Amino acid sequence: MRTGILLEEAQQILLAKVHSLQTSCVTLFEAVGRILSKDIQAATDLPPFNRSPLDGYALQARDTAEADTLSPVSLAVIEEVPAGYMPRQKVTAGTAIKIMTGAPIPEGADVVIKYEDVEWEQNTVKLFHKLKAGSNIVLAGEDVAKGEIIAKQGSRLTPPLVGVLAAQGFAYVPVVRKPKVAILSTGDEVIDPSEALHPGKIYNSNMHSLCASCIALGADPLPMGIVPDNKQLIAEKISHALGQADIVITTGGVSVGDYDAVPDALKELSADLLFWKIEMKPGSPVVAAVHNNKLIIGLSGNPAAALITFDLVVVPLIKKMMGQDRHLPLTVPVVLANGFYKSSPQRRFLRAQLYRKNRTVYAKLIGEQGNGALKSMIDCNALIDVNAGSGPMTAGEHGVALILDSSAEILSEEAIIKAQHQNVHLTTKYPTYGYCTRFLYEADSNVYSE
Ligand SMILES: Nc1nc2c(c(=O)[nH]1)N[C@H]1C(S)=C(S)[C@@H](COP(=O)(O)OP(=O)(O)OC[C@H]3O[C@@H](n4cnc5c(N)ncnc54)[C@H](O)[C@@H]3O)O[C@H]1N2
Ligand code: MOO
Repeated sequence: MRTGILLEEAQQILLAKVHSLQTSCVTLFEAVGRILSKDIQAATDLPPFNRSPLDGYALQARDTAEADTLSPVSLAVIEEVPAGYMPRQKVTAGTAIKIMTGAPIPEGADVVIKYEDVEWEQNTVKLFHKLKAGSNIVLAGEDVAKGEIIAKQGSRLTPPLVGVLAAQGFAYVPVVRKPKVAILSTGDEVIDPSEALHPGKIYNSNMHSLCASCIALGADPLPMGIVPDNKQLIAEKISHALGQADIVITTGGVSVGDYDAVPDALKELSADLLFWKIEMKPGSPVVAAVHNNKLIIGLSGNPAAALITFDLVVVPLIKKMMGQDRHLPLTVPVVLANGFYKSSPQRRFLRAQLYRKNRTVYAKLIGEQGNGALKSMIDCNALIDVNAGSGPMTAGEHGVALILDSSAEILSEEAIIKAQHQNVHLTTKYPTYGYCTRFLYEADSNVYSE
């Protein structure tokens, strides 16, 4: 079994073992956050017919050639067309059709004028200005042209995309099945948050942070409970989880301690061990195995280490299973807003928050960086990638940050790429499904002093 491998190597070994899952069809109500399994081609023009954007009169522009305030032109109003109905008559010279917003433009008409700009009586309308042909007509296909690709396979369904699909008359959307991710906590000391806390015990935070990460990503978590530090019991539980899930994640029991039973449980199962330990801090003792064509990944029990390795090692696999194009975290060049006093003999990922100021993306180290410290993950949206052998770092140094996106608020890939290459200022759109700029905001000058 390989040991002490690079993170990138671990990612590639594991990515080679997973595939995009089967596709299914869901209703539009269930579609948001899911991943498209096919390119979607427009079935129809949108709007499907030339329509009026106003309540007014449809007429021929040439009839208004001589109109002015002193000598208005009067046209005979021959019909009224509400939205939802087709005009029965054509507009000819000297006539107009009263038309409502959203109604189809009658044949022969080439302009619409709104109520407020005319005077009308029972069956005539008076016009006081010359009109330009084509004004106030929304052309068929102006928004979406029949046959165009609206969204590519692998795209995440956002609220606007769901709206566009509805506007095309699609009641169902082809999506990739949600991966089922079994989460199993190990440790004699770990108890459920609903229980009373006894001395020496600790509440199971990993189960909840990892299940929540799955939900935020669009995967289905299967919480498998807590199992004591016993290789037999762990092996049984993993075997049970393998029967239900696409991938099994455990936390705890992966280090070298006397009670660290997960690697032994994997041997007990006769799973094929792929590697143990990645050269990184926090979370180095990751163990990975494959059994019955399914991956089992054992993460450190330390809560921050578990979340960070879940982001860097497991999230790419979930994304691949969900059919997403991009699997690995995006990176951004950053300037450190504050320093880090420790040396890093090992490659280290430091918790940080990104923000943008004066066209530069800054990374501010936040909170406690200890492996077990969980609270500092709350505001963490990126990890600064510190090379092995680095000394202490000072404010103003350049670095590289990996953007985390298993947290509830996700930056769209496009927004990140723009931020990387063009320093475009981002605005908040849909906080739950992408595009949010909790991560990159125009910094308040009080946030830190340069
Ligand atoms: N002699 C050595 N000891 C340790 C080494 C080492 O190289 N040599 N590595 C350390 C590192 S680094 C890590 S990381 C941990 C990994 O340990 P395990 O993955 O075996 O995790 P545990 O010991 O079971 O737990 C670590 C820590 O996290 C708490 N924990 C566990 N599960 C949960 C949970 N579900 N929710 C909340 N907290 C949990 C547990 O109580 C421990 O405090 O090993 C070091 N030791
Ligand atoms: O591998 Mo760890 O650094 O304590 O999480």
